Amino acid sequence: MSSPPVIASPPPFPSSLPDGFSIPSDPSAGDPCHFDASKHLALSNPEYIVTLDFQKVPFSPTHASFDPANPHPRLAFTAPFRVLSDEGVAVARQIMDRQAKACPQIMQSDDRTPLCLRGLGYTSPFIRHLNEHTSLTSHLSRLASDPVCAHPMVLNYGQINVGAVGADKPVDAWHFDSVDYVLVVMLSDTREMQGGELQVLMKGKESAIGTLEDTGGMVKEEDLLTVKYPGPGWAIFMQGSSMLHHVTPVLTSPHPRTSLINSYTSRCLTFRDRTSAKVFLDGDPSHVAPGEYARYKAWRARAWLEDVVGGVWGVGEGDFAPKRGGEGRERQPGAGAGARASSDEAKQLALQHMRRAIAELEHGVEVLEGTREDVVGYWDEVAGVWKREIRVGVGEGTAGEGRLGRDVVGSRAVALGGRKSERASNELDV
Ligand SMILES: O=C(O)CCC(=O)C(=O)O
Ligand SMILES: [Fe+2]
Repeated sequence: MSSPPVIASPPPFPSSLPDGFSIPSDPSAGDPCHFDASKHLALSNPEYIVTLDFQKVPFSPTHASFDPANPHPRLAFTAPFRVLSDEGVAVARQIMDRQAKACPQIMQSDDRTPLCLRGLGYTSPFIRHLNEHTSLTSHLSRLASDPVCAHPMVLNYGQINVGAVGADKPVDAWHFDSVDYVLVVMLSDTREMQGGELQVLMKGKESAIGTLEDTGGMVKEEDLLTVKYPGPGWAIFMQGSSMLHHVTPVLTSPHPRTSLINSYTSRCLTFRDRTSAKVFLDGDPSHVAPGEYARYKAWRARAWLEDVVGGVWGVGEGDFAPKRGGEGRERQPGAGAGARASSDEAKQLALQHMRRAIAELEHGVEVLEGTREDVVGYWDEVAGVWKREIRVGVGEGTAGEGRLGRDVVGSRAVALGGRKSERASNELDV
């Protein structure tokens, strides 16, 4: 008897905001308007997607579906597609400018990413609702053939990367993301920009780091894919946890390069956990990151237990089968259907779910206690080496004070630069 996949419902938004993060009370510092999908989204389909084995496949929404019998996250990245309307871009840019002034504590910097804003999910309802809106998450789920939701670690909602013009450093060095998927929405016009290119290394996860090391970072053109955004509001969706990628320095441009990066996670818990927490624990405010990670792991564990509470005895949707799941919960058609399980099979299924819940929590506890290492690192493009630690520093426009309870620059554990990259080795394979 095969067990049906467990699909978690999106978690509710936290019931309170962490200290230091608030929605600005001064209307001129807060969101200029409410998020309105009909005005601010302009969703289109990408022409093609590239699969994890680097096959270009024309995208057809009618073929895109999640197969519960054979769940497999096959997306590497999509061709560019439209996400934000012109009005949506204008509002997002206004929020970025206002919050950089009103909430300087959300600006972060490290030696991998010179400047980014993190925490807009807490301080901007517009950014929060954009990240969570079901028309966007359904669209992204179709692109990935994987049911996704905004990543429960809210600091990852709507990170904004700022690439200064003429900087000799990459906007973001070669790395894997620490969350399953990212939606990168371009907020600036890159058509007159030289540099500032998002490049993907077309190599499997295992050989990608070796390729950087062997070539000293001078990767052959034929191994690279460079993303060309037709204009502001265009985006790509990528499984950044599986694809090595970077953003080249902005050489010339009439304005800095700004990109909005929303993080998403799979709701299908049959897949291994692709979130790597250490980098957030090191880089994000120390009074927020552990709680966010605990919330994420509790959400996963709860979904396994919810299935048990709903009645996971392996019977079909027959006479005695309880209605499983609550609101927003998806019962996959056919999942668990069929012949009644023997009593031993039913017991094994219940045990499997209970063990998975325990494993999720144990894994989370070990990461939080520091007995499990789940950081792989990033490529230091200046030194030409793969580094396992991010050295933090004070970025442009950041004074280093008032940083939400973080201590001093220089200690790894009290980083200023929250990151969502690195490679996860925290695998929980089924
Ligand atoms: O800014 C971009 O285009 C992508 C940046 C990125 O890869 C990241 O923030 O993880
Ligand atoms: Fe990334």
